Amino acid sequence: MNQNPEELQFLSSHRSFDGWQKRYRHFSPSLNCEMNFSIYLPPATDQGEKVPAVYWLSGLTCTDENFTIKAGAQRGAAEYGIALIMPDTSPRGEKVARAIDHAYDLGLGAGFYVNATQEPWSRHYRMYDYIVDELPALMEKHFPLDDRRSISGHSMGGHGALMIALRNPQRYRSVSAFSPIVNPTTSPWGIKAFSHYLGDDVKNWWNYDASLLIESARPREYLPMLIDQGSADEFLAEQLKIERFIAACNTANYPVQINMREGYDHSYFFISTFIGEHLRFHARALKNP
Ligand SMILES: N[C@@H](CCC(=O)N[C@@H](CS)C(=O)NCC(=O)O)C(=O)O
Repeated sequence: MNQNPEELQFLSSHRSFDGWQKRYRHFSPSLNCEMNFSIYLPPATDQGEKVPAVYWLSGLTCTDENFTIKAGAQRGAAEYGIALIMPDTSPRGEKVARAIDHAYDLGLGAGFYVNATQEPWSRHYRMYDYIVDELPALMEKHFPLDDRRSISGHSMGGHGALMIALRNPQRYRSVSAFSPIVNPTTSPWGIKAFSHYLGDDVKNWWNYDASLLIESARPREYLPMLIDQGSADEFLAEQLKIERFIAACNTANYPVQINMREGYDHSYFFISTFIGEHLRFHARALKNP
């Protein structure tokens, strides 16, 4: 295993909408294992131009490839001149703890973008540090990117994007989400993951819950925020609970655009339908001087 955190191992490259869809592997000190990531570089970078980036956080069961292959986001990224960065959703490898029953909602593919404090998870599951600090530094060192960043995601990753942006508003220009688990401290997926990763004291969960974080957001740090939620999403009532976020935003007076999309479910068919609108929304914030 290559343990030099400065080095990228090239895996693949494909021409796409006159830009490049690429995949790399690297050693992550935050996660203490090797990680794959995908990146789309728009055609503007062929002329040596530095571009802004949208970070995409995927949901349960995903790797860096689901969004890359299924969302059709490259068209919009090429048009607006923005890079897309797709990390994996958890640490991986033989030494990384996994759910004993191979559950899809804990362990591999289910990092929830938190820094685990409980054994055995705390040895590798530090996705919060990886996404907030390590990955942007690595991307901006190796690729023609400046420090204009936005963040988006789906489901577990939609919540990750909201939570990370609310905790680090100075690091992002805008945030968006598809079908986010907006209040993980009250959803079965969130309760399961947080009790394993963060322990039983729920006070230690609050800093990872977007519906709670929004209450303490400072008006001068408000970010442009966009959410799309399908009305036919099979996880809406039990896990996602968008109504809680609407109520929290109203209480906090945080301006957010939430689109309820009639008849759309939780799948990438939903994401691919509206990803162009999300990229246009981010492009506006990223290109604003
Ligand atoms: N597999 C789970 C649901 C997992 C799921 O829907 N994952 C979403 C994110 S939360 C996803 O993006 N799956 C991968 C894909 O559609 O490519 C189940 O059967 O209940």
